[in-house]
Amino acid sequence: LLDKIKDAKIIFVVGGPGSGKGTQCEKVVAKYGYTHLSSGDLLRAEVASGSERGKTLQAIMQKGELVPLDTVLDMIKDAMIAKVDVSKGFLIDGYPREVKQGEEFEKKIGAPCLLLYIDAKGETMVKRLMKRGETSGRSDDNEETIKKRLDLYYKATEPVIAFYSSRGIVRKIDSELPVDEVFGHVAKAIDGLK
Ligand SMILES: Nc1nc2c(ncn2[C@@H]2O[C@H](COP(=O)(O)OP(=O)(O)OP(=O)(O)O)[C@@H](O)[C@H]2O)c(=O)[nH]1
Ligand SMILES: Nc1ccn([C@@H]2O[C@H](COP(=O)(O)OP(=O)(O)O)[C@@H](O)[C@H]2O)c(=O)n1
Ligand SMILES: [Mg+2]
Repeated sequence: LLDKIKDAKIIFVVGGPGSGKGTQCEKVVAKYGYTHLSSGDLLRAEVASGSERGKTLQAIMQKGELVPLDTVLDMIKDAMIAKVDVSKGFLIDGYPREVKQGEEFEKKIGAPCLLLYIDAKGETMVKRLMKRGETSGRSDDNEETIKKRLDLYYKATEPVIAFYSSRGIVRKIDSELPVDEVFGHVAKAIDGLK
């Protein structure tokens, strides 16, 4: 099974909270048929299941901190295995959050061929998340947790971009533009893959 995953394209989608990763991934699914795996969504599904593990996760996410690395990675791996027969590509959204997450992913699953770096200003991300918070029902879409998620993003996740830049697979996407223009740039990056 892991051999099969190695034949599929793996794309990391990285960007700050509320930068628009999920929005762009949906459009990639519609155009290219890739499988979208949002690490945050997988974690929220576990929380919604009401399991003991979910309760522990909920407390961490509510604080805007990172859950244990193995938890997220196992969830992503299981989800990839479940889809490997029908997938030409995987969008791994919101992962890696720290360099160590990327290193472990590569050890256990495989190497990404592209990292889409969805870039928006801090101010923009906060504004979008406050707006989303009015309807999302996400308990981490509140001012206090948003600030913590943003701080952690700058501290832990931006180094991920530097790490993969040295490999030449990072495409920086300006996410201040209207959604469809942002997608134009995303599509160009994907079309550039052989
Ligand atoms: N104006 C504008 N709004 C956007 C754009 N992309 C996303 N949004 C809005 O910003 C909010 C956050 O977008 P998401 O796609 O959920 O962001 P995300 O990066 O997945 O965020 P997390 O799930 O918190 O990691 C949503 O309410 C979107 O409607 C964009 O390009 N332009
Ligand atoms: N790889 C990941 C992804 C999410 N998470 C946790 O899940 C929360 C929500 O993730 P998300 O990707 O949906 O949202 P943002 O924080 O990017 O807005 C994060 O704040 C973390 O607590 C994690 O610990 N590790
Ligand atoms: Mg998202």
